[in-house]
Amino acid sequence: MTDLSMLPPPAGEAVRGPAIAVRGLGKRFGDLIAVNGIDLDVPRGSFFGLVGPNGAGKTTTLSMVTGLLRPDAGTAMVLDHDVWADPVEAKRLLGILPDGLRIFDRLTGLQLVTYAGLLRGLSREVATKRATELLRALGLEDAQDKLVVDYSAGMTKKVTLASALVHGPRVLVLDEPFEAVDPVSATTIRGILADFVSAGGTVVLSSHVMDLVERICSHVAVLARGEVLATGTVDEVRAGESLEERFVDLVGGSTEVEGLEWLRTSSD
Ligand SMILES: Nc1ncnc2c1ncn2[C@@H]1O[C@H](COP(=O)(O)OP(=O)(O)OP(=O)(O)O)[C@@H](O)[C@H]1O
Repeated sequence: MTDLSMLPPPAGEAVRGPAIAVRGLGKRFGDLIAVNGIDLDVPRGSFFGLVGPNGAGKTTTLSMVTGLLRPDAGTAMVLDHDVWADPVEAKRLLGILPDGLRIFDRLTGLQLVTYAGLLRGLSREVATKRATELLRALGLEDAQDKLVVDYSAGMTKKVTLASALVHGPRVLVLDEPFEAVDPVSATTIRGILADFVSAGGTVVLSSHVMDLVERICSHVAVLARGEVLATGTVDEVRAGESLEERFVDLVGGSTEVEGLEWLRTSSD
C-alpha cells in the first residue's frame, strides 16, 4: 500500500451521478468530425479504460472532458459539476495527465510538483510535503533536484502524474499514462492508481495496450471514428473473447498487409 496521505478522497459525498457523464459531446476540426455527439458514463469508483485506434478521438474527448478543449456540442459533467459551466469546481475535483502538453521543464521535479500544488491552492508547506512524498513513491527522489528538461520520457510522465495527484483529486484522467514507462515504474504507477481507486477515487485512462486495460480496468469503452462502439464492464465488452480480439472485431479493418513485397525480399 502506498503511503500517500492525500490520496483517499473524502467519503460521504452527496454526489449521485457517475464520476463523469458525457452527453452529446461533439467536436469538429474543419470538415473532420473528430467526436460525433457521444454519450458516455464513467461509474464512480471505476478504473475505466478508453481504447480505440489512432485518430479515434480519445484525446479530443478527454480534452473536452477536462476543460482543455471547448466542445462544439454537448456537455461533460464531473461528479455533477458541468466542466464548462462550473469549471472551477469541476477542475478542483479533477487530476489531469494530458498527452503532449508543454510543461515548465526548466523547473526541477520538486519545484514543478510543488508549483502544481501551489497553483491548486495548497500552502507551500503542504505542497512541498506532498510533492516530496509523491516523488519518493514514484522513484524520483534521486532526480527531484534535476531540471525536468533533463528527465527521460518515462521520468517526465511520472513527474506529470505527481503534478496531477498533488491536490488530492477525486477523478483522475490520464492520457496514455504508461507510454514510455519502464515495467518497474509501470508497476509502481499501477499500484498508486489501484490505491486511489480502492480509496473511492475514479481513474479514466486511455491506452492502446489491450492486455493492460484487460488486466487493470474494471470498465472500458471502445471508441472509433468519433463514436462509442461498446461500453460496460470489461467482461461485458469482451463477451468471452480477449479484449484485443473483441477490439479488432468491433473496430474492423484488415490485419492483412497488402503490397510492401519489396520489404520482404533480401535482394536489391
Ligand atoms: N487540433 C486539431 N486540428 C485538426 N485536427 C485534429 C486536431 N486534434 C485532433 N485532430 C484530428 O481529430 C481526430 C481525432 O484525434 P485524437 O487525437 O482525438 O485521436 P486519438 O484517438 O487520441 O488518437 P491516438 O491514439 O493516435 O493518440 C484525428 O483525425 C486527428 O487528426
